[in-house]
Amino acid sequence: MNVCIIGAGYVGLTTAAVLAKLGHTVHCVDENEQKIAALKRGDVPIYEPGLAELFTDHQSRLFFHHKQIHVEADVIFICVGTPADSKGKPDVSYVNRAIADLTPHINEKQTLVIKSTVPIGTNERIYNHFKNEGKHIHVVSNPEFLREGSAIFDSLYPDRIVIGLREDDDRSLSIMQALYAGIHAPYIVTSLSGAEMIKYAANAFLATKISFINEMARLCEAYGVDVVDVAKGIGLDGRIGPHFLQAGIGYGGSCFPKDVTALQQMAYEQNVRPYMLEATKTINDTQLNWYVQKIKRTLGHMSKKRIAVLGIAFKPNTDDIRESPAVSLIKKLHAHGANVIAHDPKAVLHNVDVKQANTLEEAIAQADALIVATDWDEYKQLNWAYVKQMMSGNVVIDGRNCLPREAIMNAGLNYVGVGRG
Ligand SMILES: NC(=O)c1ccc[n+]([C@@H]2O[C@H](COP(=O)([O-])OP(=O)(O)OC[C@H]3O[C@@H](n4cnc5c(N)ncnc54)[C@H](O)[C@@H]3O)[C@@H](O)[C@H]2O)c1
Ligand SMILES: O=c1ccn([C@@H]2O[C@H](COP(=O)(O)OP(=O)(O)O[C@H]3O[C@H](CO)[C@@H](O)[C@H](O)[C@H]3O)[C@@H](O)[C@H]2O)c(=O)[nH]1
Repeated sequence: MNVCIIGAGYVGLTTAAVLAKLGHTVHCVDENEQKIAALKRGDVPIYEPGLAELFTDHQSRLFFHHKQIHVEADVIFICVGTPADSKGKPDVSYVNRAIADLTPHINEKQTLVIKSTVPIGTNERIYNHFKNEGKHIHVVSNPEFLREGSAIFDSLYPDRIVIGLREDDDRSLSIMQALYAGIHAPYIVTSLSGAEMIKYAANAFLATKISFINEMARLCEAYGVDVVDVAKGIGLDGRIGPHFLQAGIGYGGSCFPKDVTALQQMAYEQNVRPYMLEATKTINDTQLNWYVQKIKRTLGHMSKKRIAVLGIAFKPNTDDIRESPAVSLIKKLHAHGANVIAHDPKAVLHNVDVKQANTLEEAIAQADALIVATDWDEYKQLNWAYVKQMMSGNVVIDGRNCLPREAIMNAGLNYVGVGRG
């Protein structure tokens, strides 16, 4: 099939690479001229494992365009951003602009797929917009569930494919199934709004699991219990499951914070009090301060102390720093007078007056304390005896409960986790 993807961000580029791998011809359009120029040169503007390789392998089927082109696409995807506005509501202006640009050109043979995470009712509104323009456009809501850092794997092996359709649409499901032929996953077919709600509910539930375990971490700390044992102990219950029970300095990224708040706002608009979402957000908003208090208690004062913060990205295997708890931690430690030196294998610190080390050794050397803020594998695999030699102090603070506690203690270092007594 011939596919046009509008918005060459994480979702757009991953979708493009995967559809090209499946044998489709893909035209990616973005309004960011520099991004398109980079893509045309063969540079991938984001770090996502496996993405560059897929682009190289399937370059004969991948095309990049700056201005919106209206190729004879069978399917047009909207993958533009929907960030939170100043009140926490989803800003759908990028979606609206993309739809406005498409309006004079789109024809009824084409299928329009909305992959961006959009507020409940947006797909219906888009359908009605075209109807008012005299066009009966087949609009499909096909939310995306990929995680950054494993986006290609998640797209090739998704847990499910959610397809939202209008009741009278008897054409689009088979088109979507043909498009995704080769990907084996159960299809959940629902209404346009149903698909939108599934996306928000999935993110809200996952974020709630994290806030739940972070609350348990605070309780574990108070009672001298190890939250890692608790997570294992409850996670083996099939009804609970082991995933998203890693306590830490809170969830971040471009999705959970904005989507939890967005769903909360949508609830208020309907006079529904979202008690659970409020709690999820409150726990996350206070988790970092709670942990900084613990760091302060551990280190005494922070003034002039040299603290190596390992991790800048909001999670490992990405260079994305949007809503990164690691960046917030770096800012807080800096504000407390600490002499912070940050490190990340891929992400770059912007607009913060803190030095970023080029190598791990540079970050660790002479540090009074070392804090892991992002659970990159290379931090988990550090040689702790060597770390001890390099540091001035002996405190290792594991903000993600991801480090080998025994090995660290055996190296003569003090280990401080999250909710670990
Ligand atoms: N990042 C993720 O992991 C992820 C996962 C699932 C769903 N989502 C959702 O997918 C959507 C996209 O997220 P993202 O992280 O890929 O966003 P992004 O910010 O990385 O990329 C969006 C791109 O769209 C471009 N754009 C904006 N308006 C445009 C227009 N009118 N015409 C052409 N290009 C335009 C921007 O220049 C940018 O390159 C959001 O709704 C997000 O909530 C994101
Ligand atoms: O047990 C856990 C798991 C994750 N996190 C944190 O939660 C955040 C989000 O992590 P993750 O969900 O792995 O990354 P995202 O790329 O933000 O993916 C989420 O958001 C996407 C955008 O909507 C969805 O598509 C994905 O399904 C959903 O997992 C990160 O800060 C993680 O450090 C924890 O603190 N504890």
